[in-house]
Amino acid sequence: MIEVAKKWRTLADIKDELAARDWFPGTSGNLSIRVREDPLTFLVTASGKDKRKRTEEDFLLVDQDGNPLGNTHLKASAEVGIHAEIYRRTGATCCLHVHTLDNNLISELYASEGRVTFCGQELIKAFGIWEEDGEISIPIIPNYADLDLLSKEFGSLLLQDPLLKGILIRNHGITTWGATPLEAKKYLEAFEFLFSYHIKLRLLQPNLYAKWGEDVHGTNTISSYR
Ligand SMILES: CSCCC(=O)C(=O)COP(=O)(O)O
Ligand SMILES: [Zn+2]
Repeated sequence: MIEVAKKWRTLADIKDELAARDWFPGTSGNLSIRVREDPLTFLVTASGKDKRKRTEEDFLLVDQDGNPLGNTHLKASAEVGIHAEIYRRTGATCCLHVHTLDNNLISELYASEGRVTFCGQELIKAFGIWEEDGEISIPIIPNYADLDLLSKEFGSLLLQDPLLKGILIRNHGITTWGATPLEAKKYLEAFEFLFSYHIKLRLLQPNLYAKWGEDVHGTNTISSYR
């Protein structure tokens, strides 16, 4: 039980940090932390709650199918299937999902390309990419109303590329994950920085992006203006 309590505190502390950035508008967002490998069990945010508050009912323990373990009136996040899919397909121990203006805008701006790729930013090193012109790419998937379909889409993308660091859901939000809670948070913060930087640059220098999706070098990789 001590292990679960420790994981609970770790996740609650991360939730407080993300809440301090106001990244949980309108009860949106969900977080989880793996408790057991086999059988898979994890703590996940309870559905529909204000994630800016810290209460005794913030999380519940669920099994590999997202079903609550033990006697609880709480309902697991509507997106618990996405978290389960990520744990099944990766070695992640923590998954974070937030809806921000920046991640919604970037997902809409580049939805037709199905992904957005960044290069020329120092923060790309947060993903462990240190090459001179290193790039980080994130897929953008449709915001299916059918949450099983949405989870399956995560699963098939992870099957194709198990090294993915996050997935954008169009006009919905981002989900990132990591081998540790700190890594998941690092990836989330780095992606949100890249989204915010790019959106502001486009607003400040609209001529820089005459053709959507093309940067100054005519590629469809977004690079900071050199
Ligand atoms: C009001 S946001 C709609 C649901 C959603 O996208 C989300 O991230 C929060 O859902 P949950 O069931 O985890 O509260
Ligand atoms: Zn969501």
